[in-house]
Amino acid sequence: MSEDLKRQAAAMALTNLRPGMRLGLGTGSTARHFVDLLGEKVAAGFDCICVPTSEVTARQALSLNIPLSDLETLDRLDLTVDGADEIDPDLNLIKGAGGALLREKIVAAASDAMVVIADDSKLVPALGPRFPLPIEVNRFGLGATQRAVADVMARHGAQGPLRLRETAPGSPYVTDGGHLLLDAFFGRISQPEALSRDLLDIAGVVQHGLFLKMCKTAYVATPDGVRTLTSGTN
Ligand SMILES: O=C(CO)[C@H](O)[C@H](O)COP(=O)(O)O
Repeated sequence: MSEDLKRQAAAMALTNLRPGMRLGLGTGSTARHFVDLLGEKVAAGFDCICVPTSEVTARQALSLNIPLSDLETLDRLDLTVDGADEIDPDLNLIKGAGGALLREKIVAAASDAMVVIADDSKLVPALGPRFPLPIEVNRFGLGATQRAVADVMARHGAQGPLRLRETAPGSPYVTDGGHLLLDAFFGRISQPEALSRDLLDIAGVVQHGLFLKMCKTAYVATPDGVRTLTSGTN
């Protein structure tokens, strides 16, 4: 059921595509459906050039003969299509459960528009209650960075723990950029902009998974059909 909803949201995002577009390709199980569907269009002759947000997405796109490029060759992208872990009514997002938040944010920031695709389990009244906030950090000085992040969490009234993401006990998850991820359980995040600034002020923090004012349109699949949400109108 859920895979079916994700695919419906992904299919809706195809309506944004025009020949010759420069596209950012997101990461995760919902974005994977979009890349599959784009692959079918490319096989049928659709012209586009794409920048993937992870090595996993790059491999999938290459297997489907989707033409790939990078942000050295292309100065801007027309559109990025990506998933999200939480979506608030203003279409602010938490992203990064799939570990690709840094490249996802770089690609989204280089795009004229960001469209998010998701099933309705991702809708929240305010960011924070369901998913921890992923924070990508440099390996060097991990202890100091963790203490500084814990201080910021305390100042922002975090209700849960701070954990180093691991693939197995004792084996940290390593991002495509060679960094580590901290998962910070906040509960409801009441001041996302201030939290974003406070986290980016920490020297060891590379980036975090708050995507604020970046997404203008979200296609959210429900059992009753796909809803189109637009920022500023929900
Ligand atoms: O941010 C992400 C990866 O870093 C994903 O977009 C997010 O985790 C949603 O994934 P899924 O579609 O599998 O629920």
